[in-house]
Amino acid sequence: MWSDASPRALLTPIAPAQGKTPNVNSLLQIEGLSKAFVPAKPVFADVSFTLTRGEFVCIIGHSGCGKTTILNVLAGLDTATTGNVFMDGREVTGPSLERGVVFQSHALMPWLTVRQNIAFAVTSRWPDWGKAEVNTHVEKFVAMVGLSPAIDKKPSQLSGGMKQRVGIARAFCISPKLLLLDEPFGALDALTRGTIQDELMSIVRQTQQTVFMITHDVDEAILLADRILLMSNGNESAQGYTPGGMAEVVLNPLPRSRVRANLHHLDGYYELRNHVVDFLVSRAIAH
Ligand SMILES: Nc1ncnc2c1ncn2[C@@H]1O[C@H](COP(=O)(O)OP(=O)(O)OP(=O)(O)O)[C@@H](O)[C@H]1O
Repeated sequence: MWSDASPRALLTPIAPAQGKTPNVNSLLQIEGLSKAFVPAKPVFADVSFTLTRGEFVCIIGHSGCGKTTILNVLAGLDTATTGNVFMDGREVTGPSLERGVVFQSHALMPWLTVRQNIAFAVTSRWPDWGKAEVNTHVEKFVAMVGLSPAIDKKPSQLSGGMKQRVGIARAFCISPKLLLLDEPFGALDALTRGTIQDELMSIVRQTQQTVFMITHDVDEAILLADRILLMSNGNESAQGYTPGGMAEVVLNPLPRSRVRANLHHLDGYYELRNHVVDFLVSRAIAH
């Protein structure tokens, strides 16, 4: 049906991916990733997937399966125990302004205004730009997320939704090749969440941005993602420990022009939703 990969054999021993040839057709290539905070008990193992330029990919899985750990490795903020990440054919070995990250907590500098928070990112990316050029760029991205009236306010004067919008503008304004979103709307009420989802979708369509996003919300994934990665949790059983991993990759068959309001009227929506929910309810534990 939608899967482009059958469930992986999660007990397969993980070989280091050294010497593998990067695939030049994909923006990001992840090969044989595992992470063990406790030796011999990797949280996940044998995680491999690719991100194509302009693709929006969501990853879903129960708490603790390792989604944030994977995102941190892609961002270059953490290292994998085994495996490799290539971006544009070059191995990711540390953080870079080529990858913008939006965290669940907005991570803004509280002593700076919205304008100054975003200008900080712009001047890090383009240190040669003059003040006026930086300011024009900042104002463009603040307008894009609908925050122009609050541009000279500090984070303490903003609502949670407004702070997340600043985080999104800050990540987009450096024109990253890849945007990494760690449950950016998790703490927002349903109405604000819906509005910002719409804004994000419209910016992504305008900029053709490649996005990797963690979410716990099945409808959010169906609305935003071209593909949904389903992750299983590691499992301790009588037979021993089985690490979690990439259990299934689901292609979203709904038209890309979908909008939140009519999602449930689209052919295939309930089938897709039931498939993902069924995974989370009954198949999300590695075995
Ligand atoms: N620095 C660390 N040291 C030790 N264990 C860690 C560390 N970071 C994460 N873990 C463990 O690794 C596992 C995966 O954590 P991670 O945050 O990646 O999961 P997650 O799928 O993003 O969870 P959630 O959905 O709750 O955010 C968890 O069991 C967590 O306790």
